Formats: sequence, C-alpha cells, structure tokens
Amino acid sequence: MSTHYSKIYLASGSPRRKELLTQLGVDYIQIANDFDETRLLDESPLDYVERVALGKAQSALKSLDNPNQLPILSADTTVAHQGEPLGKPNDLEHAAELLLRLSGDRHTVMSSVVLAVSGGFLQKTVKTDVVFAALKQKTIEAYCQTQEPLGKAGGYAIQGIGGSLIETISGSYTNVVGLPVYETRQLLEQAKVQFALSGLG
Ligand SMILES: Cc1cn([C@H]2C[C@H](O)[C@@H](COP(=O)(O)OP(=O)(O)OP(=O)(O)O)O2)c(=O)[nH]c1=O
Repeated sequence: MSTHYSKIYLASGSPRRKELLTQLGVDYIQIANDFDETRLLDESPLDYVERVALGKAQSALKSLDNPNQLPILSADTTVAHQGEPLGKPNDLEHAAELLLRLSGDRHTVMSSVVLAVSGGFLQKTVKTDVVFAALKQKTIEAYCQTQEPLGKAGGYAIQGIGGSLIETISGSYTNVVGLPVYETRQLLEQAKVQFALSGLG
C-alpha cells in the first residue's frame, strides 16, 4: 500500500500521546485544540468520550488556514464509573474524592481516537477495565501529594506511581495511558499515513 502522508497534525498537548506516537514512528506537528471538554451533557461516558475526541479534531480543523493538507489526530480519555464520566481533577482535593470513589472497585477507561482526513473523520474507541485496590485514606493523601493525579482522567496515572494502586487491568494498557496504539496503527493504515510499520498489512 502506498503512503500518502509523511506526517500528521497532532491536536493534543498530552505528553503521553506524543510519546506513544513517537514510539509508533509517526512524524507529527503539534497544534492546539481549544475544545471545552469540561461541559457535560446528559450523555453516557461512551457518548461523552466520542463527542469530545471529535470536538477536539473539529476545533483544530477550524484553526488551520489550509485544513486538509495533513490528517489531524486527536483523542480523549475518560474514566467511567457507575455510568458516569470522570474527567481530570480540578485540584488535589477533587483528585482525592475521585480516588476514594475508585478505591476497591472496578471502572472502565475509555479512549477515543479521531483521525480527520480528506474531509472525513475516522474514529475508534477502546475500553479497558481496571480494578483498583482498596485504598487507605493515608495512601490517597500521600499519592495526591506527589501531584501525579493532576491532568489525568480519574486522578491517577497507570504509567506512574499510580500503577501500584491497580490490582488488574483487562484490555489495552496504552489505552489507559491515553492512546491505544493497536487501534491507532489501524487508523494510520486506513488514512495512508507513514509510520514505522506502515504498508506491511
Ligand atoms: C487514566 C489515565 C489517564 N491519563 C491521562 C491521559 C490524558 O492525557 C489525560 C486525560 O485527559 P484528556 O482530556 O484525554 O487529554 P489532555 O487534556 O491531557 O490532552 P489533549 O486534550 O490536549 O489531547 O489523562 C494518564 O496519563 N494515565 C492514566 O492512567
């Protein structure tokens, strides 16, 4: 399969997404997206994560002078607990509330990835089940003191010290970190974007 695009626009400020894309061998130009993800509608976590991921791509598209030059990749990650989407904590107090809620229970991490290409949108959404250990209040406080919960959906980072709070996961690990690399690879192939393993089927 011939590749049409040697690079993409990445409409994300997430350091994890940048790292994972670099690991895939994708050449990208980072651009801003100013989509307001704090606005909640009456919707399921799945509808939320898909709407926000698409909104980020649309907002990035609008900001470009020559929008269809390169594909645009955007993503959103949310934690779904008892049918409710939990986003990033506003502060450490909020993070402690989220962690107390997740403690000793199962939740689902959903990441939705969008690739805007030649006037259309390709989208894939992935779910990973995560079981949290029962956490003592002291552990939650000490974890919050590390500042790691800030900027992370659900208030934890599986790739950091937060990984030690997790008993099991079922599904994609990179999906929890913010970019499911298997499904992202499929989208890149579909959009004919060049990366380390592109064109090999
Ligand atoms: C659950 C979990 C989330 N996260 C992160 C991934 C995402 O960056 C973040 C969820 O916020 P997002 O709104 O998905 O992304 P973002 O605001 O960081 O970046 P952008 O919108 O510019 O793309 O939580 C981890 O790093 N580790 C984890 O274990």
